[in-house]
Amino acid sequence: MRAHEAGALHGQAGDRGPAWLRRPDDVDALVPQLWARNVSKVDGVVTVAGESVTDLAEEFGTPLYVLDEDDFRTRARAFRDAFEGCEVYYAGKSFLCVATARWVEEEGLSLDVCTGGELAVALRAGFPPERLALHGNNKSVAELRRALEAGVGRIIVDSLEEIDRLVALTAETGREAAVMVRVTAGVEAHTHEYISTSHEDQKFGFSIADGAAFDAVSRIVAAQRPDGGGLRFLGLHSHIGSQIFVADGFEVAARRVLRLHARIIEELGVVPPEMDLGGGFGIAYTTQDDPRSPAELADSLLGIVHAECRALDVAVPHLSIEPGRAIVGPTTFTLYEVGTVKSVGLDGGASRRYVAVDGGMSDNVRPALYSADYSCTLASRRSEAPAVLSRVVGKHCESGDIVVKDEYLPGDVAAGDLLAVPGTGAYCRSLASTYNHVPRAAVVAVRDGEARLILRRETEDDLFALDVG
Ligand SMILES: Cc1ncc(COP(=O)(O)O)c(C=O)c1O
Ligand SMILES: N[C@@H](CCCC[NH3+])C(=O)O
Repeated sequence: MRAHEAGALHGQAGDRGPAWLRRPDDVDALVPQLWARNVSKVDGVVTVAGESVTDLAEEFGTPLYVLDEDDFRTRARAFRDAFEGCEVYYAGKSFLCVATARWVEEEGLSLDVCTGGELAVALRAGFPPERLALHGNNKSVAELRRALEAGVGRIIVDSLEEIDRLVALTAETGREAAVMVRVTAGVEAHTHEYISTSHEDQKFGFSIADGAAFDAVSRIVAAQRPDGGGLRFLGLHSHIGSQIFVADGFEVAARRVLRLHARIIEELGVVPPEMDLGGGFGIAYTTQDDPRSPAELADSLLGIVHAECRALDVAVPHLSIEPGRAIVGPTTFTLYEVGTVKSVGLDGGASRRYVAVDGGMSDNVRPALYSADYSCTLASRRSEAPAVLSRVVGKHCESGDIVVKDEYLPGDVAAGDLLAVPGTGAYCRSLASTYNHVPRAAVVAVRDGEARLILRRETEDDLFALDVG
């Protein structure tokens, strides 16, 4: 992620805006790498899999998350095929509902859930429990009990308390718990601090450097019962962060995790059969982002692991990965209706054009939370008007309620126009709030010319249902 400071304002002579913006004379075109595969413009109108956004807005209202189902399935399959022989867990935190859980199942992937709520959605979708992994840095006894009773395939242990809870629960229920141990490799991932998860000073996992990871594994191995039951140690788990483009963080982490893996074999006399390298693969939000394909990622990750296993003289464990954003992120765009357009005078005679839409930080908090950059396009008509550098903002009572910080839009954009923001499939609906009592937006999946509601829009009655005062 890049935190850009855009100095380019409407009215400043010769200013072409930040480097990631399209040329102002090219403003009508879609930049293919930012959009789902079945999205195009027909006479200026954005269409997805044969459905126009004008029809979608009329039928489902705005703001609306529009998901290209075929693109989701294709990306899921691409990971499955590229990582053949490994397990691919879709990270449900990026976006999970019954429909997406079913697509993941049908495409042959497994599923990572990180709370009792996500587990409940997966079970409701009929997802095979043995293909579920339960994450979380503070799993409650109730969440662990439910996972054991449902027959969840693996639990990724994140604290000593959790080990004790599992020892007690397995004894009480007579069920076995297959566990991995989440470790922190001490890697500074090249991403925003808040979505970096493997440096030393943060809440996830057990540190390799200070010995906590080895101690946690020792405790689990000591708790294994020769007759089965109790805890069964599957291996180590490492996840270094999210929206990462460069391989060096994965490389350093894989080396450190594999060294610990080798130490476990040598000192504890057990061969962990598996290893999970987590997710975190970056996607394109602007033209400056240059993501790797699943095949390139597989090449580099598997190459690192195989080389390191050779060097350590250990067998390659059965590997798994957990991509979320890279599967669902690019499949979705958010459709908004413009409500107001305002030109604000700035020092030096320049002005900034604010285009306000009918959603904002309640449907995409990522710009406010991580200074995340997005792009957008006029979606409902063609325009020949000269482009104007614009800031797209939401309707919330916060000045940080920015949807797209800088984008060229036709100068005649006005109330009633539709705007589409691509790349909103991951961590937008899943992080959505009802701030200012704005009901959460609907998600519609489009496939072969048919639009299907997969999450309905929240209503005022839904909001009132909680207010028991
Ligand atoms: C343990 C774990 N696995 C997988 C993911 C998915 O990450 P991403 O959506 O960036 O692929 C996350 C989120 O960062 C995570 O914490
Ligand atoms: N919510 C973050 C990703 C968090 C990943 C989960 N550990 C984002 O939007 O980028």
